[in-house]
Amino acid sequence: MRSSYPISSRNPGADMSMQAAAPVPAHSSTGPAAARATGLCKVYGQGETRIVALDSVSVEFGRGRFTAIMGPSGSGKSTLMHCMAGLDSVSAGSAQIGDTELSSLNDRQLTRLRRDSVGFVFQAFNLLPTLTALENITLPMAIAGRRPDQQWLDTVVATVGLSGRLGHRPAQLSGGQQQRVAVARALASRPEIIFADEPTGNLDSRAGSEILGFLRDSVRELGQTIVMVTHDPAAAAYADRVVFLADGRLTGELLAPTAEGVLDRMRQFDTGARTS
Ligand SMILES: Nc1ncnc2c1ncn2[C@@H]1O[C@H](COP(=O)(O)OP(=O)(O)OP(=O)(O)O)[C@@H](O)[C@H]1O
Repeated sequence: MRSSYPISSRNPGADMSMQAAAPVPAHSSTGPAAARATGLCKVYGQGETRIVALDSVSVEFGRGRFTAIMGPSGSGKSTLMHCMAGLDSVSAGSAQIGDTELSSLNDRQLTRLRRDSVGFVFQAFNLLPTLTALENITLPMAIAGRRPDQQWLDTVVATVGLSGRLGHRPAQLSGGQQQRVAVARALASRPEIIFADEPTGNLDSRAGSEILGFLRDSVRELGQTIVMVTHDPAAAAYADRVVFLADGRLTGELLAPTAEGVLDRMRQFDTGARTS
């Protein structure tokens, strides 16, 4: 497990006594929710191949907050993200973005909601190779027939440090720069929420910490809401809050996390799993 991101300057308010405190109920985020799961269940397959990937998960993702989702492999992190982002259907319970119940939408409405209200950053950068950085950033808005807000675009491009490279094609950019383009693309339309799935998984630790810093800055300085799935305690420490999943269930959360606090909590789960 990689955990090489510098952590000293992050979450200066985090205090280890808080890390050791009993877990706060995982639906306790402050402020209005940008997205909410209530009793969310997701079952794959049937009969002998039936797998309960999510077992009655209830969690809120606070507006203007950076939330990390952590848990062992197979615990349901990606499934939760996909259900919340309208990329996968739910078996029972509810998934909402803002006040919109995703299961009430037909395919066209879901596509529009994803286009207008959700931003995505994946491990693979998913840029179009023939387009410049700027064209990649503005492509979703061009497809939606929306004109980018130039002032906002300038702010986003400056925030992710791409100002000198907008005319470059992906092949002319480093991995870290390509992921910055993907982050800028997600931020450009000011979505209600950005879902990031292992956004630093393909990057070395320096480029990874840059991307995590940009994600954190976009929350603190631009008011963006971000939910990030990660395996890495050091990456999770950039978030305001970490929620933990195990076996498809929510098992707790940490506020103002540090890498050490997250690692401790993960070790507790490992020990619990071995002794139960
Ligand atoms: N399309 C699918 N069909 C059948 N089972 C699935 C499908 N997608 C996920 N699962 C199962 O659901 C469970 C949760 O998977 P999920 O990918 O959400 O876990 P994860 O925590 O994101 O894992 P990882 O950290 O390894 O990416 C696993 O047991 C997985 O095998």
